[in-house]
Amino acid sequence: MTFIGSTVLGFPRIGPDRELKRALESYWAGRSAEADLREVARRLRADTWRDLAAAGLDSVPGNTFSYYDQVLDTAVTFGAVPSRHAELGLSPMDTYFAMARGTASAPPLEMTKWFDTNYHYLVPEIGPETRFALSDRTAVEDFREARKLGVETRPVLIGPLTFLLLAKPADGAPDDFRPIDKLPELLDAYEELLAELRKAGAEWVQLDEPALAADRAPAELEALRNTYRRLGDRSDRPKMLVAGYFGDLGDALPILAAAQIEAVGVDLVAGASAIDRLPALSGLRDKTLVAGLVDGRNVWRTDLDRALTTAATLLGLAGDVAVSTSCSLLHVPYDVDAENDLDPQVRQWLAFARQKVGEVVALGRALRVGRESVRGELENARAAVASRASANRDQRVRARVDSLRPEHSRRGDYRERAEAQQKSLRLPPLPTTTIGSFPQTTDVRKARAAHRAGRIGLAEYQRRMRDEIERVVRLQEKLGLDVLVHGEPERNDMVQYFAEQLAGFATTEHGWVQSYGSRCVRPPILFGDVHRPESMTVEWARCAQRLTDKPVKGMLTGPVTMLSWSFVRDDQPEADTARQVALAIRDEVRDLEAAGIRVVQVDEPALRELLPLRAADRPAYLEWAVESFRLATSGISDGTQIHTHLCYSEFGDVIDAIVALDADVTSIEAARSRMEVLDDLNAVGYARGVGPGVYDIHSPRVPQPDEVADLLRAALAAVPAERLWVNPDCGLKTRDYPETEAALSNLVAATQRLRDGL
Ligand SMILES: Nc1nc2c(c(=O)[nH]1)N[C@@H](CNc1ccc(C(=O)N[C@@H](CCC(=O)N[C@@H](CCC(=O)N[C@@H](CCC(=O)O)C(=O)O)C(=O)O)C(=O)O)cc1)CN2
Ligand code: MET
Ligand SMILES: [Zn+2]
Repeated sequence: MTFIGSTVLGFPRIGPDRELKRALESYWAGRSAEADLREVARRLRADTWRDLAAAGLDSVPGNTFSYYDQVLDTAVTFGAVPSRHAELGLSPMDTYFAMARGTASAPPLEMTKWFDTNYHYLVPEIGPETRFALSDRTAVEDFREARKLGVETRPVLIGPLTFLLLAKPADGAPDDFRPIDKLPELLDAYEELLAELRKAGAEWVQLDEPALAADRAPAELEALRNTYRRLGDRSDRPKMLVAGYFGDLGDALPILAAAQIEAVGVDLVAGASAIDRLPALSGLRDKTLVAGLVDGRNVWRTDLDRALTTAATLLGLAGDVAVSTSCSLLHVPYDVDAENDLDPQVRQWLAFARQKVGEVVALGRALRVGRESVRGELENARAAVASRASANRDQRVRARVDSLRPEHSRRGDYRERAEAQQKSLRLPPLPTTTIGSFPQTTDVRKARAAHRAGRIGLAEYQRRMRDEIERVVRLQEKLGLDVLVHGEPERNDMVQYFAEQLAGFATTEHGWVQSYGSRCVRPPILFGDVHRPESMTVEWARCAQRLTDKPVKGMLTGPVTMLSWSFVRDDQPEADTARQVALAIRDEVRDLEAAGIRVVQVDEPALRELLPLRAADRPAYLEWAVESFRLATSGISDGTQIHTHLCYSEFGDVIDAIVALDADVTSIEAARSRMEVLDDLNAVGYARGVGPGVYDIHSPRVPQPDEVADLLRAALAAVPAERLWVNPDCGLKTRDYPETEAALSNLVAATQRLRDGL
């Protein structure tokens, strides 16, 4: 008889009210002690274990807490601390934060996207000299702490293969060195940790291997086989659940099914295509299949009938079956019930982390005891699914999309555009600009909070924002920048701000999701057909442009990024949704042009993030991504200059798409890669304006004029001065004013020096 259980692969950790964010920022600012921070963390862990156990999960994940990032935790656990951080001589906690955030003398680890999500992890640096050793026992202590509270957890660790595949070679490593070369040594340390967990009483552990959802070379698959053969052979270890998620595990699936492990976790939402291959995997018969049937990445209530039908087909295939989430719930907010202002109809369609735990438990019970036992849950889910399916059609939007023709996504010849733009803008060589946001001061945030709470009226709020815009414009004039911005003070977030004004989107009050460290976002919910009831940014842009003779750059977020950083309807192809969003932005671009704005930037920082993990799926994505950007940015005169901005990624895989966007100017993160992206752009014949970021805004460090000048010289070797722009890497909203002013002043000084030499 198959045993049927329920579990989730992970849970949010920032706290239902962002308690961890506040505790971290207070500790960093020196306003509280390490013990205070630890106490907040301990309470958050205890609350999570208690809630998950009380909800009725058969297995509760443990070690899902992190002070900053789970990949960083893994590096510290196994002793992969770069010497520049170890040598600071700080406490363990402060060494950890030095790796995450850097210090004046030691830059942090690089930060990049966690697969195709908006979560960012810290990239471990592994070199030939890295000595792996079990150096931190947080995972064991976490298990003991839960047990003391009466909850037996299943500690979650990043799998060794994924850890090394996400790492990068340390500076100075030989060219042919790859972190994965160190797998055998790392496995020694994993074996030690597994043995300690077993000794502490852990029956199970979970090893996460999401790297298996991407294309993997034969040698990597061989490494997978060897990894779990070695770990599997040990008798002094807990039972192992190896979970692959974010897609179909492809060739890795049969390897896991045959491995000497006790459970395999599969993502049957993003990797639903794997279902047909499960029956052929005889290795599953003596294992537990952890079936990821509840979407851990999106917020729609699960179609429980459909999930049960799928689950029923799994029962004969494996020894035991556990119903689970497709991945960790880290990527969704805590609780729909915390929302007071959601439209009741939309709210009925939603499940956040707590509700998803309930769904998993209900599915497990339905399978084990019978559908009757959860009749109410099934009926509610059915009603929600039916209600969502019948709502959300706006015929006007659909007719407009249907009427689109290829010429709606095409602008005139670039050379003519460039000429018309130069005539209107009269920019010097090496024009300087910024990426849009200026520091979001406490005053600005407080004004917004006060306005939301009704303590100040709309007129007063707008007055404060206009004052802030004036301050930012004057500052830019003083600094001598060429293309100005209004600074985005009125925006809580570059996606949420637009979602709040577009029909078809809902936004939340408490729906925070961790983006990195203490930084969170409230991803909007794109539930219906999208259109723009009225202009969104024109008044602010006009207000800024009135203050100055220099061109002010209008600032919008592109369709791909709007989708990527929202929870998006799953009842139609993303391409269709993107087209609707693109039309709304297109209307805004035209209105900005009509208001006298001559430069419009349409940000697409998530262009690379949404790129499918498997190469075979990429062309289709890139086609709709590029087409929707072009749809948003065509339909204006040649003389209006379109900028785009890309950041947070390696761009090698999307370089052709960047060219195809047909923007007049592309600003792109490059400071950390020493301008390499320029060679990539040259290689594919990109011959438009380009602004490789000349300093890293993610660090409080102020770049010196010499450094900036060096980078610009490197850039000028690849790009002629007529096409080269000078700008920071990204927006300045997370920075302070003193460092921002200093950095921009150095940026302008360095530019002037190079101009003089032209
Ligand atoms: N959506 C999105 N994804 C992104 C980025 C981005 O900008 N947006 N950038 C990249 C990096 N990710 C980032 C994610 C978040 C933040 C960030 O700064 N987030 C802020 C919150 C931004 C926000 O929504 N602010 C609101 C709400 C602010 C707030 O917390 N208010 C207080 C009260 C006000 C106060 O006294 O401060 C409250 O509600 O409790 C506002 O300004 O209105 C934070 O965590 O601190 C930065 C980068 C990639 N992904
Ligand atoms: N215009 C936006 C800003 O400056 C672009 C940010 S990309 C994450 O904040
Ligand atoms: Zn950016």
